[in-house]
Amino acid sequence: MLRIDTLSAFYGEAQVLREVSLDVAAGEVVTLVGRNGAGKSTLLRCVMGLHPGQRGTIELDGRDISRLPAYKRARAGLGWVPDDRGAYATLSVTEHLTLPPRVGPDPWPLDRVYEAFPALYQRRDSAATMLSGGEQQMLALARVLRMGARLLLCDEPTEGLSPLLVQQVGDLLREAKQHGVTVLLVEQNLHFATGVADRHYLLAEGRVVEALANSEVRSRERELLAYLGI
Ligand SMILES: Nc1ncnc2c1ncn2[C@@H]1O[C@H](COP(=O)(O)OP(=O)(O)OP(=O)(O)O)[C@@H](O)[C@H]1O
Repeated sequence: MLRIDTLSAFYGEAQVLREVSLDVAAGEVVTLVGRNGAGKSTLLRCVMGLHPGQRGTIELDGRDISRLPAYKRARAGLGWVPDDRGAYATLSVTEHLTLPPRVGPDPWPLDRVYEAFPALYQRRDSAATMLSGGEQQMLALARVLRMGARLLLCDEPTEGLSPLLVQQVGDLLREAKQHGVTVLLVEQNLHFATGVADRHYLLAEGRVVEALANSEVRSRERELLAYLGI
């Protein structure tokens, strides 16, 4: 579904991605792991069209989207779940979930979203920025599912969440996968990553250095944790 071919990215003169090639099949959940500064967030931003300095090809279902602005990529079915959660102070939870446009053939009905996120239902009339960090993370995920995004790009969705909320985010991603949603996520929590993902790419200094199956991450967990400095 997503094919990235020899993607390079730059901040000014500095090259932070070096000819990255990878692909994600429809319905897969794939993580990007790597040390701080390896280029994981930049890679996600390139896929969404949020990073101006890039070279290479990004294809969605065989169509080259690498020259499209972000809003057109969103309409093509990409769902951006930013690490700053991106909530608007002036909008309530329900408004966040009802105003965004529909971009895919199977947007989640509001009822299904509230069933999956009871905490959001309870806070449905609150301003979104009054929610806890974990609730805002859930709202960011819920919003792209409501829009019917087919490929979710999630930047560290578990960062700073309590263990209970981490579990809920995991349940949600598994449920999204069951509904055919594809996910590419940056994730430092290897335990969480192996619980939700099918496979993983290890990035180092802007390159993909290994493609890892779940079983490999589990059997090499200690070595990988030491490498990642966690
Ligand atoms: N706005 C920026 N201006 C200049 N350099 C940047 C900027 N943002 C990131 N970088 C650099 O780009 C490289 C890749 O950063 P990126 O945030 O993609 O890494 P990451 O793997 O997501 O790390 P982290 O887990 O710490 O977020 C790093 O060397 C970083 O210092």
